[in-house]
Amino acid sequence: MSSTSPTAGTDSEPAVSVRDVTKSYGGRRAVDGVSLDVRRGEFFGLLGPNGAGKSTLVEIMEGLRQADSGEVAVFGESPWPRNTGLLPRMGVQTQSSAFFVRLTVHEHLRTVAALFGADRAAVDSTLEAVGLGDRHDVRVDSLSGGQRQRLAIASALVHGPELIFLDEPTAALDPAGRRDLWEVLRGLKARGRTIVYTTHHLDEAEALCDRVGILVSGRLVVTDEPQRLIGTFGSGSRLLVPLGRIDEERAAALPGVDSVSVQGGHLVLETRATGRVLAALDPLTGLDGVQTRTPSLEDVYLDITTRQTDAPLASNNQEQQA
Ligand SMILES: Nc1ncnc2c1ncn2[C@@H]1O[C@H](COP(=O)(O)OP(=O)(O)OP(=O)(O)O)[C@@H](O)[C@H]1O
Repeated sequence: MSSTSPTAGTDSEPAVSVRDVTKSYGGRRAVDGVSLDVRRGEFFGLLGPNGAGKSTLVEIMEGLRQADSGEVAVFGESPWPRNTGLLPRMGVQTQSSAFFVRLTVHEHLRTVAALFGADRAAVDSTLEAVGLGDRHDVRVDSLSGGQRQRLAIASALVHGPELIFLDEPTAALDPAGRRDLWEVLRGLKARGRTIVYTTHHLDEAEALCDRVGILVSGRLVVTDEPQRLIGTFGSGSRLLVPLGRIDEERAAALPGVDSVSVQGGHLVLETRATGRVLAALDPLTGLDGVQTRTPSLEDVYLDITTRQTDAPLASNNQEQQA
């Protein structure tokens, strides 16, 4: 990766500002009145179910799609119509990144780097960083899905952009590859880069993001720091009881149980009175194998997205109030 420094001088201005943006495809509204600021140096995660509008919103920020209405500014400038002045400052990995498939990995990245005037050292270090250091001479059309994804990420990073957009960058990576990429992303953040990324991995968003925004049916229903979201919406704890010990109806009737669901091999009892529920469970099922879990971002996300709410939720959501 090259070592372009983030531009100084206008640090108080957000890296990306989105105001009341809408976008429809035919009669279907994919993005519905979204307002949002991504601060400089921030690691921002856009979360939401399939079809919620994440990619559409990110592509509007990138200048790859035109919004129907609303305003977008990247470093204070409109990314649409195509703003070539912004291109060297942005790195973009999409879900359908294009490759020069007949070139080798190294030739491909050299070609991308040349478009931005990045040098050969940047090509080598970026391939090393994304775990393709030993794949220089492999043709792109011979790469596995996960290796292509790494190359797409390398193509977004090779010119050392200040603002990096990554659309589900870890989707095709194996567990070790995901963890390696986390370190690459943490390193970029430590060097002051701004990162906007989408993911369905909630553990990852919780571990990496300064703030997350949750989109549901095109609307940004909440924006906040992961730990604050958990604090605001994740009250109580969850008791995981192995399936078969007690039926759902009986568990729901126990004193102190707020709700019951089945997840994996467990009956999950939500409660704000853990001791009381454990005391009630003990004579019925015994406590062997019963686990207690405090809420995670995933719990909060599932709770928020399954409410199918139309109204913004009350949290530290300045954007919605702006
Ligand atoms: N080019 C397009 N033409 C028509 N409809 C589209 C187009 N792109 C997206 N859509 C629709 O817009 C909605 C939002 O899609 P989008 O890809 O932005 O969601 P997403 O949150 O990124 O989903 P995923 O998590 O599955 O990637 C969906 O209903 C989708 O079918």
